[in-house]
Amino acid sequence: MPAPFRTRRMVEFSDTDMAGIMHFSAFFRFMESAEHALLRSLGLSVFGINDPDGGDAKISFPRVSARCDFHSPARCEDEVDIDVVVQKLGTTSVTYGFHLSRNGEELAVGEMTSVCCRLHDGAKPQPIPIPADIVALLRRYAQ
Ligand SMILES: CC(C)(COP(=O)(O)OP(=O)(O)OC[C@H]1O[C@@H](n2cnc3c(N)ncnc32)[C@H](O)[C@@H]1OP(=O)(O)O)[C@@H](O)C(=O)NCCC(=O)NCCSC(=O)c1cc(O)c2ccccc2c1O
Repeated sequence: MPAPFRTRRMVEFSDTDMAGIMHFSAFFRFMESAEHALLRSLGLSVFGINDPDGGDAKISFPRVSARCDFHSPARCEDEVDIDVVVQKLGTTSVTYGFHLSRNGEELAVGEMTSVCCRLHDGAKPQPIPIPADIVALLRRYAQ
């Protein structure tokens, strides 16, 4: 099984709440930035993937689902390891799995699903099959 993509991020003061622990919304930001780092590591960008059919439209990956289970609190200046895997590659969708830990201790487990869409100005995104070259890259982290 391929190793997950791993990145690390420190918990900032602004990530915490009045109880001194990382706020639940910050876990979603950590997962999102880890996904973006995975995409960059594959030579992809969150901005402006060109339409494989040509034309001016851009390809984007809006999220249709995001969830997280919180197992142990993180605190300001903790270093959090974020492991990302591709849990499912569908026709138009990709589901990432996230495991957040501190020195090997599990903090949270999450999941996000994005859908490959063609964007037209002002119109609802149109789901399209994930381009084959992007599928091939994402398979490196497929479980
Ligand atoms: C995105 C939509 C246009 C999809 O339209 P629709 O729902 O009609 O599509 P389908 O029913 O055909 O489903 C497509 C595909 O998704 C799977 N799926 C659908 N719902 C779920 C679910 N709840 N959980 C898991 N999977 C689901 C379904 O099985 C299909 O998969 P296949 O692989 O079988 O094809 C429409 O839903 C829409 O417009 N939704 C609103 C999107 C939105 O506003 N999201 C919130 C903001 S997006 C965002 O925050 C964001 C963050 C980033 O970090 C980005 C990074 C890079 C690019 C973009 C980003 C971004 O937009």
